[in-house]
Amino acid sequence: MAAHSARPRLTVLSGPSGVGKSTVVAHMRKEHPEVWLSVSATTRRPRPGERDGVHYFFVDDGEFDKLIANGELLEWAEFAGNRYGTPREAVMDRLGAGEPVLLEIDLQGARQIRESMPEAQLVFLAPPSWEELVRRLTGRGTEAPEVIERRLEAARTELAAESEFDTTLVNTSVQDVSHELLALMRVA
Ligand SMILES: Nc1nc2c(ncn2[C@@H]2O[C@H](COP(=O)(O)OP(=O)(O)O)[C@@H](O)[C@H]2O)c(=O)[nH]1
Ligand SMILES: Nc1ncnc2c1ncn2[C@@H]1O[C@H](COP(=O)(O)OP(=O)(O)O)[C@@H](O)[C@H]1O
Repeated sequence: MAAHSARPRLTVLSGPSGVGKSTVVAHMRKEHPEVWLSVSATTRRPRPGERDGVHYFFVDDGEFDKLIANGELLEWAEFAGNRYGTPREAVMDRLGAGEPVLLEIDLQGARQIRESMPEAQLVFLAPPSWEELVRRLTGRGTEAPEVIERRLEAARTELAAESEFDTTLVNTSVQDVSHELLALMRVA
């Protein structure tokens, strides 16, 4: 098989809220800006510092309904009271051009991608321990206590689904995990 066709085309990174997905991806893209990350649409409100079109496309409920109705989302899910979805066209364009594509999405989204694109590789980012996950999510300071509770509830379900993924990476060191992810994507 040629090296090019051996390259995994689509990589999905999932893991509980607060495990460090965004941190790992940001670190990785600093070293390898050519790794293309899909920008999702969400009905969640922007956090301070988050920019529309960069971190997410921030939309209202009506706009999200339209994206679903028009078939514009490759997958979508409701997570902790908000909806999130992957815009289909941009992903398909990149894959069509043979470029590595990364999706950072939740468990429900990962399951949908497994169904619709079985050739995708699913990577689970796990915390070193439950206590450390709680520490990171709380320490980030971006969510109210009741929102943190909802996210920890979802985290229990997500951690229980680890075996559905092709690979698990434990996020002890951001640098190590970032390099492992790059290797899985055959970028470095
Ligand atoms: N299914 C799906 N999940 C998404 C998408 N975009 C983000 N998510 C997931 O939604 C969850 C909440 O994201 P967010 O509110 O940004 O919180 P954070 O990941 O804890 O910083 C995380 O598990 C994300 O990976 C998407 O397009 N589809
Ligand atoms: N390997 C790590 N060690 C210690 N803290 C980390 C590590 N990775 C991420 N963090 C911290 O954990 C918190 C949650 O990380 P974040 O990337 O926002 O998680 P996610 O995107 O999975 O919700 C942040 O405050 C981040 O700085």
